[in-house]
Formats: sequence, C-alpha cells, structure tokens
Amino acid sequence: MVPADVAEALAEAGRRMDSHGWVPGSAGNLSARLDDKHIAITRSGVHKGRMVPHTDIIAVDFEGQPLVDDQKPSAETLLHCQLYRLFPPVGAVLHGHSIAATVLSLEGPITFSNYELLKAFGFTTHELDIPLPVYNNDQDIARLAQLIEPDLQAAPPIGYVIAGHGVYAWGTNVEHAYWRLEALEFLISCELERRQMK
Ligand SMILES: CSC[C@@H](O)[C@@H](O)C(=O)COP(=O)(O)O
Ligand SMILES: [Zn+2]
Repeated sequence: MVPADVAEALAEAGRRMDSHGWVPGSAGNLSARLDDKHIAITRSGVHKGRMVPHTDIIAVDFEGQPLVDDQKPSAETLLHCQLYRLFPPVGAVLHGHSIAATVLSLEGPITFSNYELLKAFGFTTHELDIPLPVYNNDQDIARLAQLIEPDLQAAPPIGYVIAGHGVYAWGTNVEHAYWRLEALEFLISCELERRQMK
C-alpha cells in the first residue's frame, strides 16, 4: 500500500537520523505524503534506525486511522497529519529526540539570532531573530495538536520543539525535510553551546 520508494526513503532517513544519535531506543517518527488524503508513517515502537521498509512504514488517513486495521501507527501520528492538513506543500515530516533538542527545550524560549544557517530555511540574511516555538510535552497527542494549531495557522515556523522531548521538522519531500532537520539540529546545538559558554 505504501510505494516501495517512499518506504525506502523514510527508512534511509531513519538510518541517517540514527547515525547522529537522534532516535535512541524507539524514539522518533517519520512520514511522507502519499496523496491529498493519506500519508505513509512509521509503525509505533520500532527502532527508526533499523526499519524494514515494507513492514515498518504503513499508510494512514489524515485522521490518523490505519488503512489496515491491525497496524499501529506512531503514537504521534496526529502531529504529522496536522502539518499535512494545514500546509499542502509539506511532503515529509521528521521527528527526532536529539540530546541537544531535549536539553535546550527544557530551558525556556529559543530564538536564533545572527546565524548564517538561518538561510537554510529560505531567509536571505543572517540578520534575523527567528523563534523556535517550544511546547510543553503532553502524552495526549490530540490535545497537544490543539495547542499547536493556532500558531501553525498564524504563520508556519521553521519547526518546533516539545519540551524535554524532541524536534519536529518538515519539508517538501523526505530529503528536504532531512536538510531542514539537520539545519535545526545544528542551530539547536549552537545555541546550547553558546549558553554553556556564558
Ligand atoms: C522511546 S519513547 C518515545 C515515544 O514516546 C515517542 O515520543 C516517539 O517519538 C516514538 O513513538 P512512536 O509511537 O514509536 O512513533
Ligand atoms: Zn517523540
């Protein structure tokens, strides 16, 4: 049901995230848009660095319901569905639990100022103060999605973090989403180091 090339692209992104230590244990989830009603997403509880593409990537609708009844999608599926529903250009969403994102997000608001790498998000200058929204963690993912929704509707951020939990990044396809995740992780790590030097 999930095209083999889509499943393999997500499995490859999972391996790359794992190589950086961004998906420890069964942490993280990855998805890609299939059409205007369905996405492919990682099964809940699998190691995202060691996925078997044809069994560990499954199809769900935009309400997060699996197309095959006994398949269990990611616990955070609704956060992915929300991004596809709100932003038609979004073709892939990646979520990881890096140490830097986990630690920095517990320290309050995050703003990136004067980083050249902000240009990875389409800005044309480094002379900017760009916020990275931080939301309190919540095991009720529907409620967390509701909390985030007004901010997403107001203006799409460069990504967001859930405090003590991890980062969400997205892009037009899996490769683009990976680039943006990599850039976000770089900025988060810089900010963490900068604060430690103070
Ligand atoms: C290893 S605990 C992490 C989970 O609670 C969750 O945050 C996560 O990212 C992975 O959940 P999953 O249901 O496998 O997509
Ligand atoms: Zn998570």
